[in-house]
Amino acid sequence: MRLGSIINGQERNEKNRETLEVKNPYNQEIVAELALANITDLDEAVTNSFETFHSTMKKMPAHQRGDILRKAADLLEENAEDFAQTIVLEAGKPVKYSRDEITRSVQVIRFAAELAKNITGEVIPMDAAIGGENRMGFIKRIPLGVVGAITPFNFPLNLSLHKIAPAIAAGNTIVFKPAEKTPVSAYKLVKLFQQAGLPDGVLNLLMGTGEEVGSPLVEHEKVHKITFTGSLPVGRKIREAAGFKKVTLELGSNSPNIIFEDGNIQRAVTELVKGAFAFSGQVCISAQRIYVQKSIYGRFLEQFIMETKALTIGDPTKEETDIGPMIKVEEAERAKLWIDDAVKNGAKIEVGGNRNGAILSPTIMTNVEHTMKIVSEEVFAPIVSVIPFDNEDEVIRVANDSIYGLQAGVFTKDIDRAIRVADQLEMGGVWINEISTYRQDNHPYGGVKQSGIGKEGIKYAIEDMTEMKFIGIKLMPKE
Ligand SMILES: NC(=O)c1ccc[n+]([C@@H]2O[C@H](COP(=O)([O-])OP(=O)(O)OC[C@H]3O[C@@H](n4cnc5c(N)ncnc54)[C@H](O)[C@@H]3O)[C@@H](O)[C@H]2O)c1
Ligand SMILES: O=C[C@H](O)CS(=O)(=O)O
Repeated sequence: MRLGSIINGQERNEKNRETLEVKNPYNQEIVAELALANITDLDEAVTNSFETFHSTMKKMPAHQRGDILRKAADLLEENAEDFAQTIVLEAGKPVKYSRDEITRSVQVIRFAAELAKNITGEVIPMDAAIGGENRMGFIKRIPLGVVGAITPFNFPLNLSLHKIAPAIAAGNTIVFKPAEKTPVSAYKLVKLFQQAGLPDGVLNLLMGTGEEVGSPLVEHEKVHKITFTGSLPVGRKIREAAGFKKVTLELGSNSPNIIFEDGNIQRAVTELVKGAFAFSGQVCISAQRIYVQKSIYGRFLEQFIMETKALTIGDPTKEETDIGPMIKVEEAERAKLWIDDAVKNGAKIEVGGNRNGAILSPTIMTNVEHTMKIVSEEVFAPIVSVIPFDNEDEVIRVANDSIYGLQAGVFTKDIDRAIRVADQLEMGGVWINEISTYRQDNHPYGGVKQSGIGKEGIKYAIEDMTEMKFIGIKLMPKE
């Protein structure tokens, strides 16, 4: 399969283009060959999106945008299994998790379809100001223009849709630069939107690397907003290069989960096994740090180890597989080095710690220090640290001891304590009696500190993808 960029409805995959192979992370088989975009394609894609915004999208009524989105959701639902298998092959994501991603993606488009028809403004009480009598003022929300969407490999469909669907709902055009590691689902998605009736040029696709295509997209003067999901180092570069453009950054984290002695231990264990190891920990809100109150630490750890040992490791195409490969062998090697480094400094491997090619076995670490990389940096691998704590004040302090702040989980039956702790955690979101890794696609989602800027969650992405326009009227007296 040879895939090219799609600009104004036309695919660019001529034979003389530079190419990049997309390999199955599990068996290294070639999944696709990418015909890469160059700087001329980038400029043409942005210019075409800019023109399409003015010629087409600005005039498209909300009901039509809603209908296209609704059709796209139906098409995705009809083709769910094909998309799931695509993600298994390009990302190595176990098939049950790939299917979950498609189910969520369909919902994301449906949320956007509903919201497309409900983008409302506000009436301002103009007479609240002295001299404001006989004036009327209201706010309309208007689209921005061209949105540059840059996405990561780990949820190649759902996180792309968290940008594309609200952008269409709001009436923008999009230049979409998916992760070069997982571009096949992105290609199929753009084709699906064509089939759903989205006019050419509204969603242009650029196949290429971050350096060659992502970076010039961020700098292009006809792009009005960059919405990026990915790593902190790239997020930093984008923030610096974006100039006056609006920017949404959804970055990494080392999410904490806090289990108080009165929490439901069994539920916490079962959910945290999933939350720490699903997709080999390559989830931005993966449970990386688990703080357990000392009185229940031994019981929690024993149960956690037992359920982790029961995970099935191997071929991501198999229904029973829980843990497949990481995205690249180099990533598994990097994670293993971080484990070795922690062990050298006194940490203990309770279970796991073995690498076989791109597969790293689910690893539980204890005796860790906050200075170790497996605790303080985003590990983005199936590695979790279980850390005892004495009391509420201490655990809030250590949980907040991070450059990140995306989501946290707190387990307790004491509602007063739950709210007290939630209030003090420096996070974009806190779940009570739920793990940090749980995300519902309609709640505001996005980090504080170096986990990011801005929020997604369709409604909130639409807010960030529209501009307020104030219109005032001076009412004239009857002549
Ligand atoms: N907060 C969230 O919602 C969220 C969700 C998923 C993933 N993530 C984060 O994403 C990271 C993993 O994904 P990844 O490895 O694909 O991330 P990455 O930062 O390496 O790449 C993400 C995208 O950025 C592009 N890119 C790379 N360099 C660029 C540059 N200089 N300019 C513009 N674009 C550039 C890449 O080609 C890719 O499309 C983790 O850090 C994870 O926490 C965050
Ligand atoms: O990887 C981070 C993602 O935001 C997780 S999810 O797709 O939103 O659940």
